Amino acid sequence: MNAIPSQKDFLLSVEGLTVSFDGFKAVNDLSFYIDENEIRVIIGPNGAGKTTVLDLICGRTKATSGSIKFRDSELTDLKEHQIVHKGVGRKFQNPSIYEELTVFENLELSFPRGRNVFGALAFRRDAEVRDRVDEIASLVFLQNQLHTPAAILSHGQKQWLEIGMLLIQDPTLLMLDEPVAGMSVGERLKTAELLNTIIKDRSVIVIEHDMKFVEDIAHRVTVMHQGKVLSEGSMAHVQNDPKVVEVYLGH
Ligand SMILES: Nc1ncnc2c1ncn2[C@@H]1O[C@H](COP(=O)(O)OP(=O)(O)OP(=O)(O)O)[C@@H](O)[C@H]1O
Repeated sequence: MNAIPSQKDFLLSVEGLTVSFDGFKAVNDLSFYIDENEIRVIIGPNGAGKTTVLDLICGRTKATSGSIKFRDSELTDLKEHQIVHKGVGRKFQNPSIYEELTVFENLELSFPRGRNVFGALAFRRDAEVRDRVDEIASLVFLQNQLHTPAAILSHGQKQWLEIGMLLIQDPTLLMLDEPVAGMSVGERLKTAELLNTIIKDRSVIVIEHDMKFVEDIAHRVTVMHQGKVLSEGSMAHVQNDPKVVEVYLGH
């Protein structure tokens, strides 16, 4: 009997994933696999379906067909909050932080214990929460801004704060949509350093257009075009793939 390929070795297995919007297949029979502790970067021209893939994984958009297996769970059967609960965190392009609150307060609010109503009412700034907020603030380069209102952080610092708000929930899979858009060169380098640090405990999927940043972080690159995988492999592999040069990198 032929062995059936095991999906257990992958953190995430996307297979035959399709979504149609009024007959237009934004994602079309897409398959890819993410390892534990992997940084995968998805690149591709505008409209290739990159953001839609993240929307499908996090449950914001429902698949027309196909499967998204996260460890032993089929995510296409679950609602958005259930997928968060499974350990999938998603950062959108625009930071969704509370501008009027400080860095400390934003991180504290995202601490998992504060989420349910009872937890929120009974909330105490105990040592455990403080330690965790301090730890995450240091990780995202905001240890000296703990009491700064988020509104006056730089654009890059706001992006880091939001990444911190996801990290404090300790996701197993973190998905970031263009995290360095609008950042300075220095901030981009620090963000690459951050992703290379947090990968010890999780996997990360990043959508990105900045090829220097992709080079700094990607273990593997998936190139999407018209809802499908055009090419996949190391940065060097996809950069030298004539199909990729034709539809994306050559422009
Ligand atoms: N909810 C929706 N309803 C209808 N069409 C949609 C919807 N969401 C996405 N699309 C279409 O699907 C296609 C893929 O969009 P998507 O945003 O996933 O591309 P992308 O690769 O992320 O592009 P970009 O790099 O510009 O962000 C586009 O043609 C888009 O207009």
